[in-house]
Amino acid sequence: MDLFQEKLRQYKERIQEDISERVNFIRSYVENACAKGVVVGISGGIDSSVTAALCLKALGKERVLGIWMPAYSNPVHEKDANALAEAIDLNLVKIDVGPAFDAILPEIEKIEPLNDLQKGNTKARLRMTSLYAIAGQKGYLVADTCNYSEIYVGYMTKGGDGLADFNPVASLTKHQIRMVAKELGIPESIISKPPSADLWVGQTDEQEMGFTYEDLDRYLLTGEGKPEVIEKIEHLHRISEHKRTLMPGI
Ligand SMILES: Nc1ncnc2c1ncn2[C@@H]1O[C@H](COP(=O)(O)OP(=O)(O)OC[C@H]2O[C@@H]([n+]3cccc(C(=O)O)c3)[C@H](O)[C@@H]2O)[C@@H](O)[C@H]1O
Ligand SMILES: Nc1ncnc2c1ncn2[C@@H]1O[C@H](COP(=O)(O)OP(=O)(O)OP(=O)(O)O)[C@@H](O)[C@H]1O
Ligand SMILES: [Mg+2]
Repeated sequence: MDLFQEKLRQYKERIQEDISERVNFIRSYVENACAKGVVVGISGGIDSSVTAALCLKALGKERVLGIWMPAYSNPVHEKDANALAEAIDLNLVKIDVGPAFDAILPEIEKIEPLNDLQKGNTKARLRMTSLYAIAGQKGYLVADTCNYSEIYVGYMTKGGDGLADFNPVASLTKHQIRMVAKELGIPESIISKPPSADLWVGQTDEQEMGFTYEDLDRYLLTGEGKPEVIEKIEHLHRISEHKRTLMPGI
């Protein structure tokens, strides 16, 4: 028997209970923080879709705000962000962070030019800046959308999508996120789309990481995998430890 498939089957058996636990977590965290609601960056991808759908279940439509923040993004993602809003009845606002990026880039590049990754990380941090401005204005918390697979290998921008106030999907692998997405009525176009940070044209997670989510999640759920793949995963895990801990100080 394939142990990975068996682990996913076992998760499927308790998926409703798991969703309820996540919904309760959101509700009690937001209440204990005396926050009025939550704000979520909506990318048209699956992680933010699932996060927003869980927040809606926990808090209701009037206390969840989704923000679509393009910065010269692929238009397919805007279509999916709108399809999501329609499907789960989410209040969605567009904030174009492209002009802010255009304004700050030449200032930063007075020192030296940025490569595609550094430009993409800057866009991710402009999104974080916008979400915190809105959270401050409305008395909301910022919801994080990073899943367990990404967190394990540090596949997020430090101070960008890696910075928020609470995370209702932190323990779910990408495969489990897909299963939850089906339960929550997320549009199929979002579930089946190749995961992408959309930090530059043509970027996909699997190409950049150098292994597939199947490899990564199999390893995370069962410990199985080719030695060279496991070494790559563990290498990324080691060098990204600083993204999962509070900054050191003395
Ligand atoms: N040991 C250490 N202790 C403390 N801090 C350390 C450090 N090593 C680096 N740093 C700091 O961390 C910085 C590097 O981290 P960071 O700026 O995040 O940059 P980096 O890890 O190089 O890039 C972010 C990665 O996440 C991916 N990403 C980003 C956003 C969204 C998604 C997605 O899935 O949607 C994926 C992106 O494609 C890229 O592969 C360094 O410039 C340095 O300031
Ligand atoms: N254009 C965008 N507008 C708003 N938020 C964004 C945008 N791009 C990225 N984000 C935020 O950054 C997070 C990280 O992106 P990531 O690609 O890991 O997740 P995703 O797009 O939801 O899922 P997928 O892995 O399917 O691409 C998103 O979940 C979202 O909260
Ligand atoms: Mg994405």
